[in-house]
Amino acid sequence: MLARSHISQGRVILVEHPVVILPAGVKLDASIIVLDEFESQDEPCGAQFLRLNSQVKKKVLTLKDCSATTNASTLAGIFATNALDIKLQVDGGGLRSQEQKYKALFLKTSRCNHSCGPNAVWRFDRLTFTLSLSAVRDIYPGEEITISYINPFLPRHVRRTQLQSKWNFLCHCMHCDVPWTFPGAIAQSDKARHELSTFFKKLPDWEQWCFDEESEHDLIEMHLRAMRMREKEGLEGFRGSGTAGSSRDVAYMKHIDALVMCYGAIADDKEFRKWVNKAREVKLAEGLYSTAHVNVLDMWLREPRKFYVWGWKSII
Ligand SMILES: C[S@@+](CC[C@H](N)C(=O)[O-])C[C@H]1O[C@@H](n2cnc3c(N)ncnc32)[C@H](O)[C@@H]1O
Repeated sequence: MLARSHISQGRVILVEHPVVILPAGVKLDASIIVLDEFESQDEPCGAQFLRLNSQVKKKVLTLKDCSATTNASTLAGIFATNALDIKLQVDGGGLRSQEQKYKALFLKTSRCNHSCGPNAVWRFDRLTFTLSLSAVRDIYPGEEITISYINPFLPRHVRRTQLQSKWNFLCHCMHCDVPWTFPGAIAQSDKARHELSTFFKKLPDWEQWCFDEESEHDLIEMHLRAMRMREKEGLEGFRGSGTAGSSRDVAYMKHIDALVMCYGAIADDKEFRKWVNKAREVKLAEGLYSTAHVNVLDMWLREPRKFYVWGWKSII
């Protein structure tokens, strides 16, 4: 999938409904060959497939089957290659509803290739039953739109093994094919990704940083360094894909919020406004806001001194 025009960071690229949904774990019969005159009533994906209108059926049949050795794709292969993991709230009997895992097939997002530094993420919203694909950084005309099929914070060799075994390809994205002229590049990238994935577990307490004069931690530098590492690894805006509200990598937003707090605490007007603006931009783009929330951010931009920890650290 290629961008035809400039897509700015945070913009929704497309919105679509699933065409087939199956409970996770349902095994499809791999022997069902995809034919235009497809017939099978007794198999779950087949049954749903038969109910699709002919235009949609044709489109499903053009999707990639990464297990096909000849031209004979199977419906099971198409589903395994393209279906995405979503969660739905289902009636668990009585008054309770419970969350269950499903696999859903989407016609357009299925066209996205993988990158270990993707420029897009998808979210599935179960209230509107829609998937939205949005840009995590600016995407330029002609550039490929990519998502991550796996957890990009894993080391390169694990990522490549997972991609090879499930999708049958060796990843040659720019983050896997790092220049061999620089011998430590892979180890450095693996280390950076690991550090990013464990960053918040090892982070010193904000209050300690703010009130302890002896604290040797430079919290601001730690967050800025993490943001630089994210950028270098192509993960600057990455926040995970999946069902909205779950499986979200909130670290990116947490770094921004922390920088707002820190610059506010040291009463650095310029940097404070810069990071409040960034928070506003990201929250608006992601729909992570209420009008009241944005009004508060706007108030801080107008009057930084009204920020609730303004100057706390500089007072000590
Ligand atoms: C969900 S499909 C993606 C769309 C597919 N390229 C198409 O033409 O419809 C997944 C398959 O695309 C190919 N693919 C995805 N990402 C790739 C990458 N980074 N490098 C090489 N092949 C990739 C692999 O064959 C994989 O099994």
